[in-house]
Amino acid sequence: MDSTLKLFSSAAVAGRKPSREEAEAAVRTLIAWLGDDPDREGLRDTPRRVVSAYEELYAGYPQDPGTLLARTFKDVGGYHDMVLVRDIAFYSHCEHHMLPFFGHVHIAYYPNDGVVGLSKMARVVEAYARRLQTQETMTAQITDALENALSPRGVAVMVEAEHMCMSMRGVQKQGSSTMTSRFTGLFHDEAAEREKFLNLVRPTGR
Ligand SMILES: Nc1nc2c(ncn2[C@@H]2O[C@H](COP(=O)(O)OP(=O)(O)OP(=O)(O)O)[C@@H](O)[C@H]2O)c(=O)[nH]1
Ligand SMILES: [Zn+2]
Repeated sequence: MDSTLKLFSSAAVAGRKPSREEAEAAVRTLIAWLGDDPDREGLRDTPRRVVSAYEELYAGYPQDPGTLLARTFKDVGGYHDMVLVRDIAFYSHCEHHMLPFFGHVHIAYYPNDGVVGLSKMARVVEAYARRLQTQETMTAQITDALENALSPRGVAVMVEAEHMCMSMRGVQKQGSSTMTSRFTGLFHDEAAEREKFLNLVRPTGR
């Protein structure tokens, strides 16, 4: 076994998070496995850069969506109708290939007892997108986070995304989009509410 793998598996066996040095060594191993020279000038700093990039791309793990949604505002003039934030852009990585999938999330809810700051809905998307994911899991997690934190009269979440593991490699179908959606409460029970959501998300001619 090569020394990097030994380091990594000893960390895994000990049940501890591998160190930054171990993560960088793993990237070095991958570069060598590709057949390139990890010591050439252009690649010397690459393991450090990759690990730093991963820290950003996978920054969702320590984030708690419940905390993000904890603050609500009740002074909204009695507003009781649908709140919809459309076209929240996201980048995530599929847990099967660790390749990007990206697109937009649309989130709507019917307030029950107060509304949540609009940016927090986008922050919840970030918290879940910046992890290893499937689109279905992410859709369900965003819905559940809103449902649990706000106990709203209904939540609707729709995700549209392109998966690079389907376009860059494998079946190589560029431009296909995957749509997932989850509806609770009013959106689940009443077709007219779902239709209203869908019409707002995709107005005619868009
Ligand atoms: N349901 C779902 N599948 C996903 C997602 N992201 C990637 N996949 C799929 O995960 C599957 C993994 O299938 P496998 O047969 O184990 O892997 P593979 O041999 O690399 O498959 P191909 O991509 O068909 O070459 C593929 O069909 C991917 O398209 C996702 O978010 N949701
Ligand atoms: Zn994939």
